Amino acid sequence: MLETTLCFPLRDSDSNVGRDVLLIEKRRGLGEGWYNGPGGKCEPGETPPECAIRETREEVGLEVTALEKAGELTFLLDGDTHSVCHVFRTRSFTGEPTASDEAHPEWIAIEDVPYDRMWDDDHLWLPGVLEGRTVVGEFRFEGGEPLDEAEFVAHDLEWDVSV
Ligand SMILES: COc1nc(N)nc2c1ncn2[C@H]1C[C@H](O)[C@@H](COP(=O)(O)OP(=O)(O)OP(=O)(O)O)O1
Repeated sequence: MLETTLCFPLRDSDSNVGRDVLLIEKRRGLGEGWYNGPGGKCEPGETPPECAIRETREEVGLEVTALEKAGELTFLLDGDTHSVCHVFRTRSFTGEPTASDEAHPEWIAIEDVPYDRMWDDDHLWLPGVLEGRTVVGEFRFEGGEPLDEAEFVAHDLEWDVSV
């Protein structure tokens, strides 16, 4: 089974009236051209936290020092499990976001997250994750590979559960 990760770095905003999340505009691979958190596929023998830390370093140059698990999302394509995505938040990191071949990073105020330029399922679970909640979700897509060209058709969500 394909395991993947997403990592959402958070900071207090410059104006101190809210919070920002670091999103990337993805430059290649699944979801190219859309906004997302840094993340990617787990390598053989790698745990999800190790993957989230490595992908965040490779994609945007931040060194994450602690993670909080925020969710576990199962994506189904035509009835079969396509991937399970482990979602993390972090406020513990060093460095400044830097663009890479894979990702263009951008601090965005939480109320301005561009859900119209993200995966169709994200508006259902990401707002709660950015508020500090935990979520377990299942999202069904239909139409064949690749997943980012399939149609999002249904979902189930459970909030504030152990992840
Ligand atoms: C279906 O809904 C999804 N929503 C969100 N927000 N993110 C998703 C969704 N489906 C997949 N993803 C994320 C999970 C991973 O972070 C990436 C996987 O992308 P990719 O296959 O390009 O993985 P990489 O390891 O970065 O690719 P390389 O093999 O090029 O290193 O998408």
